[in-house]
Amino acid sequence: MAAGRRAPPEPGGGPVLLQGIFGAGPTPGAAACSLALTARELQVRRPGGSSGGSTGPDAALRLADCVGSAAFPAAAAAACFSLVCYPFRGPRWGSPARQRLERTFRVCLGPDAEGNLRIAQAWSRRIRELSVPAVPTQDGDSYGVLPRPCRALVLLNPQSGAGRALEDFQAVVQPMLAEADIATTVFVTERPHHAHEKVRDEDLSQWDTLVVMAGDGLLYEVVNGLMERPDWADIMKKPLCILPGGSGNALAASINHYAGNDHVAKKKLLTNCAFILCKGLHTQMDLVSLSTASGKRLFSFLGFGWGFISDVDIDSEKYRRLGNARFTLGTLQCLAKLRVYQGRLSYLPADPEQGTPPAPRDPHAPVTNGQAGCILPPAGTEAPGALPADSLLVPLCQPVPAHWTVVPEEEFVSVYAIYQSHLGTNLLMAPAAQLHDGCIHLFYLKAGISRVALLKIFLAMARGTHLDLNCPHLRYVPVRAFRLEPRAAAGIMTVDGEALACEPVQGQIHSRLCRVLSGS
Ligand SMILES: Nc1ncnc2c1ncn2[C@@H]1O[C@H](COP(=O)(O)OP(=O)(O)OP(=O)(O)O)[C@@H](O)[C@H]1O
Repeated sequence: MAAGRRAPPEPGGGPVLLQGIFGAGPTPGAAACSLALTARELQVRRPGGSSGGSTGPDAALRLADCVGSAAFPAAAAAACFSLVCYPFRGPRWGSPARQRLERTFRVCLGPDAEGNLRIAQAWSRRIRELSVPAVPTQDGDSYGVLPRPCRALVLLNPQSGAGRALEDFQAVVQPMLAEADIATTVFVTERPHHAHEKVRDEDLSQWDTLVVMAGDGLLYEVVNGLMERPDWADIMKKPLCILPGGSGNALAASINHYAGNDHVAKKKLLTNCAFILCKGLHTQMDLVSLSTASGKRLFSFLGFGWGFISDVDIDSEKYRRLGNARFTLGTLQCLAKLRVYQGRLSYLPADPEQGTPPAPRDPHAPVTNGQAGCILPPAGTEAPGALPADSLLVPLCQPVPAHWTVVPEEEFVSVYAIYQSHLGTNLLMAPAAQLHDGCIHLFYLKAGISRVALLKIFLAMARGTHLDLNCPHLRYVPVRAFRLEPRAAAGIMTVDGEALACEPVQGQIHSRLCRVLSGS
């Protein structure tokens, strides 16, 4: 199995598309090697190489690991072509990481400099073409690939996490993007809401992708800024990309997980996510529309919470400089002062078998968009630019529809509705979640759980095995919509890790509402 991936790679080889004998390096005296390019790899054989009489190459560079290739003239009428790959390399202990590997080959087939350069360019062009990721076909037309050359607007929060986002971007990400022919314009945020205003108000047509180098909070700003534009439906087709610069980095960890990569953090996670951007494959992502009793409508890509988990998230903000360790410290502090929250939780199960059978629908009943008391126009008659209708919700002032499930208990330690696999770099909360599974993964912890049981759940969540504990206080149900009505304005609510005033909230999934760079 290739280091760094949970899934085994496909075998290389296949028919040879190009072959030739070139210098194994840019300098004139480099030993000659024989190259064979197949659809999946560049195979290198050296005379007297380790493959000896066997048919296998001495080295094979997987094009799935390749981010770029260039051709250029060299001394003495020669030309060169090079390729840059980021294969996984494993330390003896710990998780393997993608590491840069550049190989250059010298073309000197005669005294004609232009002829040599043409050959080098032909190899380089073919390597670039074959390095474009294959678009998965099992899921209709939901996938796309960024164009080359590509123009990216990078929204970067210098205060995210431990405050190293700008340095890390310049040291780790920018060189990789240059190799992949992705030109960047970096917008450094100066205050909260800065990115929100930027993407809401500006012409974004010159960018092929919007990259967020920050924590999940900045991406939340960007998503909601984009959804406030009159052209939101078009602009949401522009792929978004998350590069982990924050402390939680839940979406980055989820995308790394969906790509089949081993669990990693910090620079290794950043390199994996930058590699995903370099390859350019993007797909659709679900968003959840949240409506509050005070009339706010918010769009969320990660999760909504109330109680313990949200308390940890917000209480640990002051330890932001510790990076991900802030959550461990916050968990221990919140465990010490464990609280119970009272309210009513209702949901529409994703699997109708799990709920009460749907009540016959009144054909004359008004359709609502979930904002308190707001009634939607009939489908198809919405004003241009109108936001997507919350067709599963009724106004918060009305009882939930009869086919919803109302949780009998009304005392909770925590309620968390997540739509990605990871709640943080080290918390695999919803192992079954996918980018567009049309599902909200609803977890709730009933009052009465002991501190020890709660700690065990969080420790097991590092491996995603918390449900295997069969804790009677922990419930999990995949849903399409939910409503939470706190009995008092007690406790912190969070959306995508950002604090929200505590009030009645409901939300529903909107399938495939935006696009995101992803490795699979
Ligand atoms: N220049 C800035 N100074 C202070 N705050 C900012 C600035 N730019 C953005 N913010 C705000 O900082 C908040 C947190 O940002 P972000 O999500 O990037 O980092 P984080 O909270 O450390 O990461 P995570 O969400 O992964 O825990 C956001 O609410 C954002 O509005």
